[in-house]
Amino acid sequence: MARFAQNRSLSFEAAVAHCEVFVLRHLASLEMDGHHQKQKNKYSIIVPTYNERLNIGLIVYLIFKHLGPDGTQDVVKQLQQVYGEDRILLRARPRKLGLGTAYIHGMKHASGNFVVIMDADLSHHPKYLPSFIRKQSETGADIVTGTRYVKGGGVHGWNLMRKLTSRGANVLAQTLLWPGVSDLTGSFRLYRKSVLEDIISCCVSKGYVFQMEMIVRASRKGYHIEEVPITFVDRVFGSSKLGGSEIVEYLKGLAYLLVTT
Ligand SMILES: Nc1nc2c(ncn2[C@@H]2O[C@H](COP(=O)(O)OP(=O)(O)O[C@H]3O[C@H](CO)[C@@H](O)[C@H](O)[C@@H]3O)[C@@H](O)[C@H]2O)c(=O)[nH]1
Ligand SMILES: [Mg+2]
Repeated sequence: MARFAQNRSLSFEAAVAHCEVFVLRHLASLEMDGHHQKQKNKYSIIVPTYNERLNIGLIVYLIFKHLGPDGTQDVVKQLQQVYGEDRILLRARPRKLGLGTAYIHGMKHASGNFVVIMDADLSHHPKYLPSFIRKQSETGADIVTGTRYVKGGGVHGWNLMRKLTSRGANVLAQTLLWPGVSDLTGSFRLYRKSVLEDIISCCVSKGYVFQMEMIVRASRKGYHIEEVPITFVDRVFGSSKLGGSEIVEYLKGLAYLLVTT
């Protein structure tokens, strides 16, 4: 029996590849008798395995998914062992505090003179990184933004509602604000660090509307913006964190920009 949760120095595969059973441990707080008396319980989940190579990653992922935090920080810590703590920095925050503020937090710890922002769920494929860098060095741009809405770009995997929401959000902002950029809500972008710092300091939004506010403010400030086509592929694992409240925030942000820029 291998105790994966106890042996964090081993990679996941090394820890479970030869075992017949592995045990995941999960700690949870339990409210007792309605007196707000908290007791830490420990749950052991026994998963028998024999030739389950293709299912093993998914079952661990799904168990953690349904039992609370999914252990992203622990995985990053393991990756630091492989790639080096000087190349992978983990700057954790106590809870979900919004996408916009996550960018600000990350930017404070970025040491490069250029900063790329991209999603973690493989919707933004790293294969496009060289085209962002090439475009910047060819044009001297301050921002290179990935765009789904020109020839060569696109979206895969979204349902009709999500496609309409994204298109609608873009068309609305284009019509009202005329920023001269084809994809206002996409977030796969390369920024000159000093420019990112400048526009972030002017931005007021906290959630997904941040992408639109950033590029509109950058355009208004006269920064040189270039585009590269990208294809956004919807995530395979997990679900989007974009909820209905983000759409309301987007509309509020749009109205605010209309009045203030
Ligand atoms: N730290 C932190 N990260 C967050 C938060 N909310 C989301 N993220 C991370 O931000 C990335 C994008 O979140 P998703 O929930 O996958 O977004 P999406 O629905 O796929 O939306 C994508 O497309 C939109 C354009 O149509 C973009 O506006 C959006 O930024 C994103 O790229 C993921 O890596 C997700 O883990 C947060 O509050 N805090
Ligand atoms: Mg996503």
